[in-house]
Amino acid sequence: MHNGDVSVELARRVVAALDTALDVRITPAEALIRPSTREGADYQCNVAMSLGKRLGRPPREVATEIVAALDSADLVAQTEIAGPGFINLTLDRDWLQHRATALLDDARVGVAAVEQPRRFAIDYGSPNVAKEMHVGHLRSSIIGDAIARLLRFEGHEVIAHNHLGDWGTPFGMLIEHLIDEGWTSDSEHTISDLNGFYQEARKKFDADPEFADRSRTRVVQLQGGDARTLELWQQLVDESTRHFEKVYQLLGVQLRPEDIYGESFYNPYLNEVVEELEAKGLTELSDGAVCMFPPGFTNRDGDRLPLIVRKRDGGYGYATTDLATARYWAGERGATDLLYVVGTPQAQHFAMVFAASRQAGWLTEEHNAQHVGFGSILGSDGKTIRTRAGGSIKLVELLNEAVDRAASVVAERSELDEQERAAVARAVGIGAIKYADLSGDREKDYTFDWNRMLAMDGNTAVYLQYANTRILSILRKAGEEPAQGTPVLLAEPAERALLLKLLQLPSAISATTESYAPHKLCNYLYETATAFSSFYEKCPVLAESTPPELRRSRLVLAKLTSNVLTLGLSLLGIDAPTRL
Ligand SMILES: NC(=[NH2+])NCCC[C@H](N)C(=O)O
Repeated sequence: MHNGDVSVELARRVVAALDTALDVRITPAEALIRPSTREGADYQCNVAMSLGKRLGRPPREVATEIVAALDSADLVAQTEIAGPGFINLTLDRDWLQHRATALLDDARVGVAAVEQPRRFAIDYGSPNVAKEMHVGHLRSSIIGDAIARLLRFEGHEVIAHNHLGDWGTPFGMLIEHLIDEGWTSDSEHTISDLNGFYQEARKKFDADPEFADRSRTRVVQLQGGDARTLELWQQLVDESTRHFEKVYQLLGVQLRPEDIYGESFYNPYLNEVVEELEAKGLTELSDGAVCMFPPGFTNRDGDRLPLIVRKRDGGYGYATTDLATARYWAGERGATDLLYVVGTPQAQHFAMVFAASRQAGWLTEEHNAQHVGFGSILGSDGKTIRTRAGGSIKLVELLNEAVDRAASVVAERSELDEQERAAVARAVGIGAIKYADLSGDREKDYTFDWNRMLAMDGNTAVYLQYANTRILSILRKAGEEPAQGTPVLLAEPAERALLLKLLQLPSAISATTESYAPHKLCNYLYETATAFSSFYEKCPVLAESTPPELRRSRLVLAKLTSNVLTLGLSLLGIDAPTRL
């Protein structure tokens, strides 16, 4: 099977031509192969411009030599040099037709697995115990889950770790409040409102010095490993975890309880972390705190910024724990790639943690550490989305509302029975929330808008889901599934345009994972669905007047489109129902 898509193949040929004709070595990416915007051409190669500059020669001349040396008669039918030195490439129709036929039996729809799999450790989800998840955690779960699915599909090893906020000073007051509420380590209780519970504890802590004292003692007991304290703490963790599980399940996010590596998990490592940094001479005392000053981080006045590794009171904070995560995942678990899917406000924190971990030698040149940041979700007032009461919106309520709204959208159009409709409403409602989150540049804020995310046309999940069910219904009406080996015939430009789009799935996926940017796959899927819609308008499939071999060929294109849409949506974590 061909590895990658047409542009990859073309790039390979250009690389070879440059090597033989001009004695120049470039990477396939540097060949700058792009889909063409020119009528008649399928792709263009833009390498001659940059190369001309590099070699001090007219780009058109370079282009002419590349074309002369190009060994591509099997897949390129026509080349043309245009403008300052663009090389326009028209693919061979037979070659395209054979590719389409071959694609039909390929469950991966042309996407080859990577040759050198890496080991990714991805931190995502990461809510806090005894608090409701907020929309930041929603975004982290959705984006992290899509990235994990995509990387796994590419053949990488992916370890998800959920950095649960389950440790630190607030647990003193939370446990004391638990005791006041009559909890014992073996009683069965539930907290119906996590935020309420947290706020009550906080209120008492601020108002009642005796309670505050007890809380502080309790923190010391927790950190000292007192058995009864740990049992109560565990109850809080379990209670919250059950709540988070519910959200993950509703969302269809693949985080499991065994993926939890909360802050407490790193507690046993924190001493070693600090000792090692001290032994390596990387720390300084500043105001009684042990700090690192990774190079390149200063405030506006030019003062160096500290990364506090041990507080003045001897305690450890958020930064120490994250240093421990880098050391643990790279060192003990052999991860080559460390991704942290966390909101952009924490960008500096992660940049400093990575720099410090490189100084410590925990991260080396072999390691790729990335903060995969994201913006916030805004309400119609342009502010971070909140409920009317001012607290964060309850996620479970939001998700249930999405399903309810989807149910009414679906009810308008559907011939499904009640039970099917419920499943479809879930796929459409949850899909809408996820797709709205994934389809924009993740670093930007976006406005939460029910009408837009549930619109039947436009770049939405339901548009793609509906396009797919429409194709499946054409296939059902045809009464035949396209058989393996069915010849594909490209008669109309719309057929060719659709097939070219379908063949671009591999590069859409690699562009997406290269920059951890799910919106690139979303855009690709949307373009694919619109290419199908133009095709379907211009190329009748089931009409009497369509000759049988053309009908069969068009059914193959339809089936391939459905395969691309279904696979693409599943890689985003979105279900594609077979009927709507
Ligand atoms: N390794 C990390 N720091 N992961 C992100 C943790 C997010 C943190 N629990 C929060 O709610 O903001």
